[in-house]
Amino acid sequence: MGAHAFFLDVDGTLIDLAAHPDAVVVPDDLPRTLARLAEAASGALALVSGRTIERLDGLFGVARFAAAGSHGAQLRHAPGHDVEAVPDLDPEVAQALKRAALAFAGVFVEDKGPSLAIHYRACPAQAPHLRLALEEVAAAAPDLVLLPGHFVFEAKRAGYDKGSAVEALMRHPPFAGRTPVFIGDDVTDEAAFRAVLAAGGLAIAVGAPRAGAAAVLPDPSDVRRFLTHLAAQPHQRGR
Ligand SMILES: O=P(O)(O)OC[C@H]1O[C@H](O[C@H]2O[C@H](CO)[C@@H](O)[C@H](O)[C@H]2O)[C@H](O)[C@@H](O)[C@@H]1O
Repeated sequence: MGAHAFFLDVDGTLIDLAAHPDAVVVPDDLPRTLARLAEAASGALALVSGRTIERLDGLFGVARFAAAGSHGAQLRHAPGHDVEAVPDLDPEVAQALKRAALAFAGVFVEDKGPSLAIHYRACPAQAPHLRLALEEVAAAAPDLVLLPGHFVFEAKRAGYDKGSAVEALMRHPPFAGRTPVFIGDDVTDEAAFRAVLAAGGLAIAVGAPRAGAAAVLPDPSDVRRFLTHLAAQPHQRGR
């Protein structure tokens, strides 16, 4: 393996899914494995998540890794650097989405500033009705996009996603010039799959095959084992 840049989705890829966003468990040795791999890749490792960078820092250690948060709305090019972010959703649009969502018993809304995650894990049968209600709000807000995920609709502005986040990170050191590898499990990761493929890289799906993915790892524990193995390879540094 030559000089690679690693872009890693979080929920359902690095960590197991849980009943609630606050109930996830980060295995003790995972931050250390990621730090080792980042070191072996001369810092070219980023977490690329729908979560905010603040939440990622809470899970993995403050400012420990480069990161893209809130589906590309936030970017941190290197550990310790400032976070660049697009503006929050228009407050009236956010309010209208929350009103529409909370009309459904069991739905809860995670307000991430530039995006909202509207979770329906507790009431999956409501998904089609919830979707219609959210689409009605989105129809009156031309800048708004609804992304489906694991028992969630993510509402965000158009113009950025995990693909644009990977492209932006790849423009600067230590990522620039390396071969990008993205590992992800969800439909929201497919934009990043396209970005790494366009840059001559490799996409790896988790759980099930996805468009553009060259390989599938069965679940997050296999991803963690794979990353541990990579971190132990001496020749990642490359340049
Ligand atoms: O891009 P990711 O790192 O995969 O983040 C996607 C969303 O993850 C979180 O929600 C999902 O995981 C929860 C915990 O396992 C689960 O309860 C929920 O049903 C999933 O949708 C997070 O809360 C969202 O903000 C992220 O966008």
